[in-house]
Amino acid sequence: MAQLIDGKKISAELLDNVALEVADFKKMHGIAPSLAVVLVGDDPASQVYVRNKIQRANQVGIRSIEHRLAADVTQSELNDLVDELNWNPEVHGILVQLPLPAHLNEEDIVNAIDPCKDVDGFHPLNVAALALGNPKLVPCTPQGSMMMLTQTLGDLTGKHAVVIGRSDIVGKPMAALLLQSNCTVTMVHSRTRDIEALCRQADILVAAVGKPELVKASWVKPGATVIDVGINVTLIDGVRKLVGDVDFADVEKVAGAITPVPGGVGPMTIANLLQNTLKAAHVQMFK
Ligand SMILES: Nc1nc2c(c(=O)[nH]1)N[C@@H](CN(C=O)c1ccc(C(=O)N[C@@H](CCC(=O)O)C(=O)O)cc1)CN2
Repeated sequence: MAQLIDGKKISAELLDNVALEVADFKKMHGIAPSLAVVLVGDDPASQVYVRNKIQRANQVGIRSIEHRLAADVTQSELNDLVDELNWNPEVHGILVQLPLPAHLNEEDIVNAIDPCKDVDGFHPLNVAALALGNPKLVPCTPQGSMMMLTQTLGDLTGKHAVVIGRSDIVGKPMAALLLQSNCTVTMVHSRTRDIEALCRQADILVAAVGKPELVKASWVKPGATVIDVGINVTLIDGVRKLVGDVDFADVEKVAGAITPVPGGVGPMTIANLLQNTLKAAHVQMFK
């Protein structure tokens, strides 16, 4: 059976470390790092994620400022709020919870965030910095996944990593980070021919495609390390159940190590968001 990569445990250690560094920051500057969290509408999953982010921020001593906007807010109203937060020296990090309601243009909103306060790492300047091998603020889910990989495997040099999915917020930055760690990286997606055979070549397999239990044991090389980024909500007999993009019960029989869902990559995302907030606050104090 595969070794379980425990995201709850690794994220708790990271949060303890962030809390110590936040305490040092407060001693040095006399203020707390602060994070503005913008939630538009009433998507139930987004509400849970935002609540967890605020709760964890408070736990490590980061000041959180919540902005809840109605689902019918206009693009220019949301832009005005982002602009106000950009100019506010008491705000070090800004995150706009995604997805936004369909009438809003996500790309325009992300591009409007000051790159120095972009704690999600989604702004084009942060994307470019990562692609050029000089990362500044790195997207939280891929960064958390890399931490789990290095804790499990140590040096990743020379390993063949296959990333399933090419989203801007997970697949592409994950591939860039793996490349920076000297992996040989293959990206596969909906138009790739014979995905299964390519995945079977992977020493490291990252599933970030949003398809419940897509990856089966037959896709996995014996002993491979499997990172499951998928968080898919299913209803089984009317009961809400979270499943990943990996068929855990099947794959754990062949993998060397595997992340569970829940309790894997999800908690690492939030811990990395708070680490990014602290990093953004440091940079702004010395601007
Ligand atoms: N602005 C952003 N929007 C979104 C991001 C993001 O990084 N920035 N990522 C996802 C959602 N997300 C964070 O916002 C996120 C999803 C899941 C978890 C998590 O801890 N999941 C738990 C299970 C929680 C549950 O019961 O539902 C787990 O996997 O153990 C954290 C963060 C999209 N939007």
